[in-house]
Amino acid sequence: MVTTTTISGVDLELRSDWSVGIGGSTWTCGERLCEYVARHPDEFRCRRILELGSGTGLVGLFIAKVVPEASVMVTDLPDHVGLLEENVKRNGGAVTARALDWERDDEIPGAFDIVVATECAYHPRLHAPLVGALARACGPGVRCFVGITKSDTTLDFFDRVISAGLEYRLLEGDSYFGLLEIRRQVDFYREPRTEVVRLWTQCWENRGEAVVCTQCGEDLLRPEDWVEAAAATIEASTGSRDDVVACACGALFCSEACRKGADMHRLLCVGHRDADDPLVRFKTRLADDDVVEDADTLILAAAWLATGAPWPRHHENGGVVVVSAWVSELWKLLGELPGTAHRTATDFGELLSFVRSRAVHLERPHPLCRVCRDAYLHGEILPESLREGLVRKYKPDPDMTDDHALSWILAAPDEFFEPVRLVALCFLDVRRAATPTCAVAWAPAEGRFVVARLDDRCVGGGGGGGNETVGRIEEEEEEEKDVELLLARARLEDRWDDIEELLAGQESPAALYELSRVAGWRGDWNLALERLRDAVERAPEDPTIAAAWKSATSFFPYVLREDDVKIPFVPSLERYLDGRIAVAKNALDAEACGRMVALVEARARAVGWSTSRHYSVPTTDVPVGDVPELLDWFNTQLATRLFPLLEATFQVPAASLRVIDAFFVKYSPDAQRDLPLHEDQAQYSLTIAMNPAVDYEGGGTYFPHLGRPEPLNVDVGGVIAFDGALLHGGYPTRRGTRYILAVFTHSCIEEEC
Ligand SMILES: O=C(O)CCC(=O)C(=O)O
Ligand SMILES: [Fe+2]
Repeated sequence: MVTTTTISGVDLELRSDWSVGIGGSTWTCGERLCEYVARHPDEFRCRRILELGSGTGLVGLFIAKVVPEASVMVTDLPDHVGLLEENVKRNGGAVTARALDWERDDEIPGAFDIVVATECAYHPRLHAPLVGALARACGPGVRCFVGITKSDTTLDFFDRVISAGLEYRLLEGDSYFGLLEIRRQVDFYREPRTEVVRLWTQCWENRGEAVVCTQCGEDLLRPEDWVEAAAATIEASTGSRDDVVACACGALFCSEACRKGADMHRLLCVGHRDADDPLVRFKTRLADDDVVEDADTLILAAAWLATGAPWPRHHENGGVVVVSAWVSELWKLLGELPGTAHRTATDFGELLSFVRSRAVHLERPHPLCRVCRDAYLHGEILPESLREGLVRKYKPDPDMTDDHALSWILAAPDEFFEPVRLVALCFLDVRRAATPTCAVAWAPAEGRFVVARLDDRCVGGGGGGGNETVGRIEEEEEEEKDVELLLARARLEDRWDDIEELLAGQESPAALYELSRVAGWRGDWNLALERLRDAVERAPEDPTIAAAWKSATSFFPYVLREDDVKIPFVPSLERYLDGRIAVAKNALDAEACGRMVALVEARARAVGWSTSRHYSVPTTDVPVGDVPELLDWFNTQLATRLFPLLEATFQVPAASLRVIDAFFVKYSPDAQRDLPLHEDQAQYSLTIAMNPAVDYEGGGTYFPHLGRPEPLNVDVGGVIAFDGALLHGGYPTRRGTRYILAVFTHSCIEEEC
């Protein structure tokens, strides 16, 4: 059947032929791309254009008509070529037709400046071959225009695009269609335009920008021009330099030997660089003063400065242009940091030069990096209620499934998160090395950054650091009066005060349970327990609440039992960092420790290890309360040894001490090898060595503030007691197996206990 199709006033005569399959007809997506071409003919002028999966040839023929200076090749599977040739004859223009099978043909027939493809990603089975063809055709400088129907194309397509070293941005779209521009990742970053400069330092780094070996510092690439270096690095990390070894986080090593030797890198992989890296030094020092949240803001601000982009400006007082508020905020912040007077110049200078080497100009609304997006999708970062809220609010097409809608929201966040533009999810918090810790957005209307904290786990103390900077988001949701969304946002940003306010007076078990958790995060463990008791009284059958209650009450408070304490325990302590760390050798009986390892291993053989305690990294542990004999032994150790030890270390009465949680942890090179830097959610923490040090190499508890490269470690039965707010990590176990008991405690001396 031959029909005349008119798009933007241009007529095409096309025969469609269903007998050759789905490509034998024209689709709305193609018409959308034609409309784009009609509006932007200059982008196609004098270009060599390749169309993939041309079908009837609609898009290619349209371009040839509207932009006669372009040369066009339309391609499709061999059995479509007859139809294509016929349509080329009907419409004329500088168009050739050829067979191109994405799966069979490894070669792209020629060199092209632009690739177009519409309605080619409608089925997951097409994603891999299509992306393969795009990657082959998308050489340096090439732009691909890909039109898709949103309800057909799943997130898998976007993942494959990114995995192929390509990047996408949404050029335009509506509820049904999306027109994407796809290019090599490097090309996207190569073209800074400064009307909106976006920063993506760490995410960028995760994708392979590095110029020196992470371990020995050897120059892998010449860093004079970082864009070139980045381009070359990406080539290197995709295999063309075979002597270079890439870690999954993007760090590069000059050899396998260096990669294997890089314990410090493993320990702090992703968020971490070397211990003497300016970023780590800067943040570690700030962590001392509990101003890490501000450090994130400062680093981002520095990153902005380092890009050399014009400072954001806004108009005030009837048109007087003032330097953006955030710059003055930055200096104010610097001024407020304890001790900044003497450290500002050096630390900030170091930081700036660090960031300068990595900062990236981006002008496009970029998608979330894959790590962040996966974290969203898997509910790690985005709480269920916020997911639901987003889907409810933004679901573009009522026929879409919720998952599908969420994919789109995450694939093209700028479309949905307006008017606050998402800039980057950052991995800048050294305390939680492997997790994105804040989202940074540029709020154009306000002329300032919005920094939102992302998770509420793995952190003790502090919190709420981003509160004052998230006003805009709050305002918007205030208008909505959607308590669930407000709550979700407050949870996302650690705004515990707000959570308490929003839940105040609610008596449901779920609300009481959440209030209990908030009290715990705040360090008010007694209140936490009280609220948990209220929750469990109302809902004794609720499995989560019951488990929390069981865990919270399974550890004994300190009670002197006569037969426990024949000889009072007086530990001999080695102290570090003004008593914030103490090591006690031989505190517990080695043989008993061995028996506990056997018990736990036996249990693990039956029900497996849990891997969910630390959310930033998979850990391998068993809660002490899950193994009755272990719990019994542990409670005795608490009364006779561990509480007295804490009393001696921190001068707090043993009777005031309570256990928040205790876990048996297993480290080995091929499972959980190490634990990134973090703070515990505890006032006082203990790591207890449960097996002989000769059983393994490496291992130990690493404290960056000690200022030495090696960790502290003890032989079986030894204990390291430390201030839970002190930054620390599990040093990599290189051989064998290391077992420890990790114990989190607090003293209720300040509270009524
Ligand atoms: O492996 C270690 O020594 C540290 C363990 C730790 O910090 C934890 O489990 O919270
Ligand atoms: Fe810890």
